[in-house]
Amino acid sequence: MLRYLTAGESHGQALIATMEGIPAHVRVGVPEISKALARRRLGIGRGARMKFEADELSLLGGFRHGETLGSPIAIMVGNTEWPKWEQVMAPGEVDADELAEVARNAPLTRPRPGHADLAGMQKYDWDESRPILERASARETAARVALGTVAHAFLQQSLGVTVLSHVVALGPAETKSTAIPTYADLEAIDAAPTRCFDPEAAAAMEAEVEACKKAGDTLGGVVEVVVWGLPPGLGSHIQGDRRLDARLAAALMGIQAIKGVEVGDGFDLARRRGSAAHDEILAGETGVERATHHAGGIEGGMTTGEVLRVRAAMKPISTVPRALRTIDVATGEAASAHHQRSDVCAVPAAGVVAEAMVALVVAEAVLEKFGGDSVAETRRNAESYLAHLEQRGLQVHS
Ligand SMILES: Cc1cc2nc3c(=O)[nH]c(=O)nc-3n(C[C@H](O)[C@H](O)[C@H](O)COP(=O)(O)O)c2cc1C
Ligand SMILES: C=C(O[C@@H]1CC(C(=O)O)=C[C@@H](OP(=O)(O)O)[C@H]1O)C(=O)O
Repeated sequence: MLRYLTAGESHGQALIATMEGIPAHVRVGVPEISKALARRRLGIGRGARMKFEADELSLLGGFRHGETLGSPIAIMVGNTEWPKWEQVMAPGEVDADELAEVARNAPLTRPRPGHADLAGMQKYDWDESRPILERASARETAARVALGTVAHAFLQQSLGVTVLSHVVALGPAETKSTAIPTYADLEAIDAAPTRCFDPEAAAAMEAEVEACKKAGDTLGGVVEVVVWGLPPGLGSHIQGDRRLDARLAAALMGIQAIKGVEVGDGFDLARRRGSAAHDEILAGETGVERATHHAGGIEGGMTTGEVLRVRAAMKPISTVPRALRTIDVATGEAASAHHQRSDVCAVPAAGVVAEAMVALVVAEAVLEKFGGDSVAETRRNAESYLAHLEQRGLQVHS
């Protein structure tokens, strides 16, 4: 079983991530995790904070000489802006004068529609939103990306599985391409501001972000995570909570601001007849092939061995510069929601987070099917299963 947790606040000293269940001998460390953290900060529409703040990565446990040990992993992502926030976010008690100063500087009593502010203040009994927004903030996703990088390295090294995302829609601008991208296609656009592989749509996305910035507004969009190299049979049909599609949806909906998930052609399938929706099974020269790829690589809650595609829809950023109507909780009067700074759009970044969540879910499913306390053991077990499928003529060439 793979289990993990994160802790830490947006303007706190550091984020902490811990994970148990990753086998020994996964070759991964500071270079790979730092690269993933840097990718999460990039992309069109990100705010000023991404420029002046840095992630300070430390591996505190579970690694030695560039490999995992098989023991629990502990990762710290320090925040270089901490000295500026030490008083506001002091974990210990502060005296009355300090408290008054903190409150005078930031009386966050005007909750933002769309953010966790109001529901959190109601639930946890706070009279301002600072204690809520600090943990609701998507800064936390840095910790999950760190863990996802370890899971991805495990998948690559045990089964040759790779995971990448791309942006398919950003506000009203969207790609018309229905082609399933290759890893090389997505690698080629990974450093592009929109991370969209359709040049026409990418240009429309850039224009939309610029227009939105000028209008003091924000945007959401849709990302697609693509996974190549999966064997058939990860996940299971036998219980709802073991279905891989259910687990992917839960993991993706667990990302801040994600409001919808679809697998393969998803919602579009509902509008077609069965004859135009399902991927017919063909006898290929050496195993099983599919005539089409609508299912997105999952049938019956299990991987089919085809390329896996899962999409996540992100709502627009809730801190809208052209501040939305709210109430001042201190007075009960009508007010504008608080706004200091924020991203205009964080869709490409959400794609990187979505990759991490998918890698974590798939790594867990791989460990369930093949087990293994070392990468080599997982690989041997997977190879034996794949050889058996080949013997039966049921191997998949996707
Ligand atoms: C990578 C990323 C960056 C985000 N940046 C911001 C931001 O700058 N300002 C903001 O108000 N919300 C931002 N959000 C969205 C909030 O975290 C989200 O709106 C909030 O958690 C409420 O969404 P929920 O209803 O899905 O929980 C970001 C989300 C992600 C995934
Ligand atoms: C710090 C990150 O994202 C933050 C996520 C976020 C939110 O409300 O989710 C709000 C913004 O922070 P602030 O309100 O301090 O400007 C983003 O910068 C990050 O992704 O590392």
